[in-house]
Amino acid sequence: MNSLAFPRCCPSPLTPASTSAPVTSHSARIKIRRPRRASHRIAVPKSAPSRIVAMAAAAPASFVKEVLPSPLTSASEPPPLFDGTTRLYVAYHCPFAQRAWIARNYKGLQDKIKIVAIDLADRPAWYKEKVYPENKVPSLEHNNQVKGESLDLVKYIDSNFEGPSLLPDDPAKKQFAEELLAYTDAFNKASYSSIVSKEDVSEEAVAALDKKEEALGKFNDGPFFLGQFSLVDIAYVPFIERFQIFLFNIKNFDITKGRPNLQKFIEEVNKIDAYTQTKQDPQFLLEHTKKRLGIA
Ligand SMILES: N[C@@H](CCC(=O)N[C@@H](CS)C(=O)NCC(=O)O)C(=O)O
Repeated sequence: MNSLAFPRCCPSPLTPASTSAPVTSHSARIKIRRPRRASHRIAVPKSAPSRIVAMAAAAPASFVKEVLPSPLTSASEPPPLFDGTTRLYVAYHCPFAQRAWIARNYKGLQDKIKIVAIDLADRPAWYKEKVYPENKVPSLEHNNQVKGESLDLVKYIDSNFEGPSLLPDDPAKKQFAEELLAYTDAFNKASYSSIVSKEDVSEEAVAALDKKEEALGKFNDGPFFLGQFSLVDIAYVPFIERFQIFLFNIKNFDITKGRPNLQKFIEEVNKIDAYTQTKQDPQFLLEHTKKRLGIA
């Protein structure tokens, strides 16, 4: 597979000096009135094109913001591994890790699953040696085992922890969920290949988006892929978020134009705190991806 077309995403230095906040528990979360940039996020420069900001969906007026830990680097000691603590290893900007992170948030497991952020650009050696030999994020340390693969983790978190179910009981919806999950890699590949191509947005990418538009219209009991919010939305939203930003800013292509279901999906998913807590600065995501893909 062409590494540009489907990037091994994201090594990046997300370790600004200000990221000194220690891991805090759910109970230590603070109430704020307006969305505030988390300490690990990189500030949008004043020169940021205003249209990037325009594409960022409105955040809810008031929510509780989780204080997140600084990413661990090659200089960091490992956490006390296999001490009974459940840990979700992430990189904050990684869309795959974001899936497991949203699932953890949506099920209300902030006190049960501790986030451990890894700096992929300056990865601690112990992560590969002692935690996850695949050396990727996300991974989940639970019951003396470490598991990986984001879609498997979303399902694992859903099945093995308390909280609202991420799958409906309806067999037709369950079957559709599997079809949609099987298609996530193809969707991501089509969209990424369009970003790196010198041509306009490819027919393949347009078809992939149209397929999502159609899928979103299948069940009419809500704006999400299975009607109500589910693990299918969790699988797609980190990528839809990025492609909206990237295609708009790199290709001047609005993925929601002529796609009312997708427009509504984006509006509604941005009302879900479990997701908005995980969003990164769009300007940072754009610049980071352009750099990785070698786009001027
Ligand atoms: N198929 C994996 C992909 C995970 C993945 O590629 N994560 C990236 C970060 S976004 C990573 O850890 N890259 C590090 C590397 O490949 O060395 C999943 O769904 O969890």
